[in-house]
Amino acid sequence: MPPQRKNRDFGWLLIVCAGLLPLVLGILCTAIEARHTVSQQQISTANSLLTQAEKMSDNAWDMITQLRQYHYQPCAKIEDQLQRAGTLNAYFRSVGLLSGENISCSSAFGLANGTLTQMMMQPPPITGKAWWSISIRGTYGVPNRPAVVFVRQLPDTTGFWAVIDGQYLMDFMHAIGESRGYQMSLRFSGGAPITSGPADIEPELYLKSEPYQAESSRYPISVNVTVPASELLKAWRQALFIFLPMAAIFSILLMVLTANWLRRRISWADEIRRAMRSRQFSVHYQPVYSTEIERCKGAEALLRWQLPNGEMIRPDIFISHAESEGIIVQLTQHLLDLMAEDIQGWEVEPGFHIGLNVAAEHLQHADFVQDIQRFARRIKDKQMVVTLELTERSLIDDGELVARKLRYLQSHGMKVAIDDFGTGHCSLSYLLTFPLDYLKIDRGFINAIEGLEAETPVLDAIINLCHKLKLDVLGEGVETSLQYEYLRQRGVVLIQGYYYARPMDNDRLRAWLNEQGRQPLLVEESHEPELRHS
Ligand SMILES: Nc1nc2c(ncn2[C@@H]2O[C@H](COP(=O)(O)O[C@H]3[C@@H](O)[C@H](n4cnc5c(=O)[nH]c(N)nc54)O[C@@H]3COP(=O)(O)O)[C@@H](O)[C@H]2O)c(=O)[nH]1
Repeated sequence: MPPQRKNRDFGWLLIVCAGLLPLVLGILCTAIEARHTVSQQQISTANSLLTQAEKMSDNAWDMITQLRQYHYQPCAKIEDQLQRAGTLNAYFRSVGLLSGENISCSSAFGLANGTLTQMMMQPPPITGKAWWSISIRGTYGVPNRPAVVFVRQLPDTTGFWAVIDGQYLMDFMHAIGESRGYQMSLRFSGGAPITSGPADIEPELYLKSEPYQAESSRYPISVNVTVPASELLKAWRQALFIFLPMAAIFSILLMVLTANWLRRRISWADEIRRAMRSRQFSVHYQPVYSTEIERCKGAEALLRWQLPNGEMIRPDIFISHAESEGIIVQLTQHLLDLMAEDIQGWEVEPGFHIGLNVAAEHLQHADFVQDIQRFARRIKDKQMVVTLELTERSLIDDGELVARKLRYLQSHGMKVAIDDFGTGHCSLSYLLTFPLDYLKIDRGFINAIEGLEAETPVLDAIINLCHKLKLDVLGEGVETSLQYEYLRQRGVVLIQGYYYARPMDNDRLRAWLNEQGRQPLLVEESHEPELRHS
């Protein structure tokens, strides 16, 4: 499958993924949000129920405290007051007095003969405490409705009791949760549950209902609230209803942006291919001056792209697109063809250097050595030295293999230079990995020169490093006589920059080489930064 076709298929997949991303994220986020909302409701319902149960317990214990006024009094005398207390106060089913296990007086039955066990229809719990309460399934008088019994026993085995009707709690539960299908249960001291809601909650596969349990810090009350999956689904639907239109807009926007980005990505590679076919590329050459031989020692080839309408595309832009879209190898092969054609018309002395930039991808490409050798064969009669300039824009993965290729080319008379030294992230590791002949100092360091005597520590350190490593050093972007003089005084013999010559097309270069190229550079004494040689 051709690479372009592969790109397109991958592009459709990318557009679909971009469209699905907001939708999938939205569905996930709304599901999380729905679960959070429902669990907040669950907690708040459980807390309300607990507060209500605590309030009723407060009432019951207050009632028991009030009953102390009837202590040791005959039932016949207090019966009426007990009856009033048990009926006029909210929540109560009955209240009364105890004598040992027996009920000595009751607001419901007066002087009854029954026992506490008979009234509760179960034996009282063995707590060892003087104050206790428990939820029960029913009482002797109302056996089918749950209740809560509160008992206060005195050391002399007498005591007081109050029974709260469970119906109040069930009504409260009904009011706060039954309409939403909540299943609620409440227990005092682990006694019989007082429940509300459906008996069983259907287990759902994807939206499992989690029961929530809360305990009172003041009384032995525990509350359990379970939310049905249908509530979760309802909350999720509501969140989706708000979110989905937004997600759809995002989805469309992202798809359009991705498609646009892909179109531009694909079109850069396509445009470069088309431009190569229709010969829109040409090469400009920037001369390099040698302070040793005092004339032009070589030139760097710089690619130029002019559209049919005359507009120029900046090299840093199309080179980086060619690199990122995997077409830099083809473009450099095209550059080599154009250079070979141009050089046929040059009149240069043997040993003239011709430099070209080589991208990391090309260095690692299987055709690299062959491409350079083919170019060298085509310009063989000019006896030039081909200089390969390595940049750090993209990383070289297999440094050892590239180093072997470079050593091989060096053994055939070619030179290797590291370009823009000091600007990338692996300048120093390049020094160790690759067999270098030259080092080109980036113009950023040259720009920092302020005076002949003023120190430029990083630049000085780079120059010293080159001298120590016995590497030839070239100063790039030299624009002023001051920069030129500074570098010359510190032993930088190769100078490239607007101060000596700007990049020029092939025709201008040929004329330039025959005139200025053979002459020494006339350096202005004043070292004025604005003065230019050409
Ligand atoms: N892989 C390839 N990279 C290439 C090729 N052709 C160019 N390039 C790289 O593109 C970047 C921009 O290049 P360009 O716009 O051509 O700029 C070069 C010079 O014009 C500029 N320069 C030279 N002297 C001066 C100066 O005195 N002042 C100043 N402001 N600019 C100056 O520097 C660029 C040369 O840089 P370098 O290559 O680092 O020597 C640039 O990174 C090119 O490398 C190509 O065919 N292949």
